[in-house]
This record gives sequence, C-alpha cells and structure tokens, in this order.
Amino acid sequence: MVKLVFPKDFLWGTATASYQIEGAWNEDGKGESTWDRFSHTPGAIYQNQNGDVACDHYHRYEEDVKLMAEIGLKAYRFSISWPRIFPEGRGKINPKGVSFYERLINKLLEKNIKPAITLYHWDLPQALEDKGGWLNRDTAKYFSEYASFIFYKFGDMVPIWITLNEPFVNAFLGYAWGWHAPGKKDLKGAFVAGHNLLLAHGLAVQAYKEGGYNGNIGITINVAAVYPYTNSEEDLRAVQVQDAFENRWFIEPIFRKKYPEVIWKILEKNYLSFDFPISDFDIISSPIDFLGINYYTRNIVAHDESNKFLGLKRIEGPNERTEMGWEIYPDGLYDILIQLYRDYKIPIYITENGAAYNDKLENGKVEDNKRIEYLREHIKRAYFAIRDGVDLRGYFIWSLMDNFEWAHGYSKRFGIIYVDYDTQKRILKDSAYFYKKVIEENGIEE
Ligand SMILES: N=[N+]=NCCCCNC(=O)[C@@H]1[C@H]2[C@H](O)[C@@H](O)[C@H](O)[C@@H](CO)[C@@H]12
Repeated sequence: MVKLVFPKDFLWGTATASYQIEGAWNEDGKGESTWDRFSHTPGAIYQNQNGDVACDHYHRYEEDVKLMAEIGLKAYRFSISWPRIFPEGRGKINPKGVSFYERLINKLLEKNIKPAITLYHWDLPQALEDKGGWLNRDTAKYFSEYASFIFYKFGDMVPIWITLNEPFVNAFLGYAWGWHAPGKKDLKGAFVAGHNLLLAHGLAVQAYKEGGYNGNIGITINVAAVYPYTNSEEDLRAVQVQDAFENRWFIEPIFRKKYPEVIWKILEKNYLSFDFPISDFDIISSPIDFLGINYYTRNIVAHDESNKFLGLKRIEGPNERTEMGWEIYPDGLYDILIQLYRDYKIPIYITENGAAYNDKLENGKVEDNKRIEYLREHIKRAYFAIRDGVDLRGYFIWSLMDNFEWAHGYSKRFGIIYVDYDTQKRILKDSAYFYKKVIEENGIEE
C-alpha cells in the first residue's frame, strides 16, 4: 500500500456552526436570530425541531474541546453568533456573549488547536431582519461594524477568518426558495441579498486589512463540480450555466470585479435586474488571502428548454448516495480544486467535506464505515490535487459532531462524534479514530 503524505503544515480540522450546535438560544443576553424565529415557525423544520438546545455546546464547550484534542485536531472551524455579541445587530454589546467566545478560543489555544472563525453562518440578528435583513444594503455596513468589533477583540488570537459561509445557499434557500431562514420566496430578492452579502464580505475584508492583523481572511463558497449528461453542444452549454450559477456567482465578483455573464443574462431575461453602484465591485474585490470551499457532491446537467430560469435540468448520477440524497463523487473534489486553482491561483482550504449517514449507537460504538470510506476517498483526491499543483492548505470535516441540520432538524447525522440528544452524551464514532490516525500520520494509505 502506498502512503500518501501531505505537506508538513497541512491543517487537519473539523467544522461546525453556532446555530447548529450551541443551543442557549435566549440565554445570557443573546438576541434572537433569524434561525431562532424560522425554526420556531410551525412546519418549517422536520418534526418542528429547533436549535434551542442543539448540542448544548454553549455549556459543554470545555468537554468538546477536550474531545477535539483527543482526536488530535490541528484546527477547529466554528462560527460566532452575531446576535450573541450584538443582541440587536448593532449598538449594545452583550459581554456574556463575548466572554463565551473568549473562553472557547482560549481553550482551543491551550490545546494547540488553531481557531478558524466564520463571522456569519446564516444566523442573522432578527432585529436586522426586521429592518429588511440582507435586502437592506445597510446590513452590509452593520456586518462590517460587527466584524470590526470581533477583530478588535480576537484579531490577534485567531489566525484564520472566514467572512461568510455559503452566500449562495443563504441567498437562494433563504430568499428565493423559502427553505431556510428568513423563509422568503422572492427570486429578485435572492439576487439583491446575494449582492449585499458580497458587499458585507468586502467591507469586512477592508476592516481586517485596515486593522493590520497578522492572520488570513477569506470566504467560504459551496461548490459542486458540474458534468454534461451528453457531449452535445447544448449540454456543454448547460454545464457553463450551472457552473456560473452555483459555483462562480459569488467568486467572480471577488476575483474579476463582475458577475458571470450568465448571471447577468438570467437577471435581464427574468426582469430581475436591480441597481447598485458599480463601485461596489471595488469593495467586494478587496484582496483575500484564501478561498474556502465546501464540497459534498457533483451535478450532472442536460439542456432543458422547459426550464425558463436556467434552461437546464439536473440528472441523477449512477453512484451511491448519502442520507442527504447527494451522489458520492470524490473525483468532483479533485476536478473543482484543479479548476478553481487554475482560474484564480489562490490558496484554498476545504472548509467543509463530509457525509450524513443513519448512524446507530450499538454497544457503546458507532461503526460508521461508509463515512470512513467517503472521507478516505475525498482525502485521497485532496492529495492528488496538491500533487498536481493546487496550493491546498487544509481540510475540515463537516462535522465535528452530529448537530441541527437546518430544515432536516436532527434527522441527519454528519458528525465524527455521535451525540445522544436525550442525554447530550458524546461518543467518538469509528470515523473519529480513523481521522485521528490520518492526522497522526499526516496522510492516508492509497
Ligand atoms: N448539488 N448539490 N448538493 C449539495 C449542495 C450542498 C449545499 N449545502 C451545504 O453545502 C451545507 C453546508 C453548510 O455550511 C452546513 O451548515 C450544513 O450543515 C452542511 C450539510 O448540509 C452543508
């Protein structure tokens, strides 16, 4: 067996998000978030579940950091709950909220685990949503005020900063399709929200750089490698449209100071165009230090005249699927890494990769062999991308522990640590021991 050994300082981590694990939704002065409001809306979430308690990480963070150290993590990506810091989104600060993150960061540093902080992972202060949320351009300014405060408090302690998590998913599932908070169904709104999210990102990057902090800052984008159903001209064109829509929409403004041509055409054709100062792109394109990508699966597309929006349809792939119904396609991770590095020549982190399976706790163990297989195959593709020239800096498994999977509630388990929600007991799954070995050996058997 050939051993695939990663670069010496390759960063092995796991990822979580505040609303999905913290709980304490209205404790110690925290303000309401859009996800508190949305998950309390009957019918919004599987079995009307919510994140009021979640994994109770707000109270159990010390135990959780100990488990991270037991696995041997080099880094831990988590998000800060904006309304836990600014209950109304801006103005009054909540000292107990600041103290929680200060204690968490210090615990991580004590264990030599690098904190990687996401400033916004979808839990917008409800007070700002009440003023229009991401449809209101002022929210971008309020985000940069929040970010500036967080940089001021933790900027010298934290080496890796991510402004936004998956603006595409937040804009489209939250504002166009209504599946996520704030549950709006307004196609034009999704494009406006997407633009203001990008503006928020750029203002926060400017604040970080002006602060002279010595860490690195970037953004996390969800990407899915795209393939044609046939090699017809029409299907090849459909690939370009889908790639622009799902992968490049939020990347091109940052690196090319414009939206992909395809997006403009969609806006014009569907009368969705909206006005904004072209100078926004000067802010949005403030130079970043790395690109974070979340990769789970691929898309196969075919031309479809009847789809008046994108003119394409997605075709189910032939391979096994995870509990989310997502096809398992590790080669897509290799392909998208090669494509993105070819196009933008920027250091990349895989800020999320993982799989949901119907894990069973039996005799105190969780034998999640399918998840181990999923992780092994994707880690191998990450190695091959580095071998072939990609400046890949790290890999974060989604997720450290089972948690609140948005509209799916607790029905989908992504963790390498099993959470018994009745007792809040944590049990390392076999995949946690697999990952411990990968980290110890800084690599994997081919
Ligand atoms: N084509 N296709 N299908 C795959 C598209 C995936 C889009 N969803 C994500 O990436 C979310 C990301 C989120 O950050 C995290 O908070 C979620 O818990 C995970 C798991 O759902 C993933």
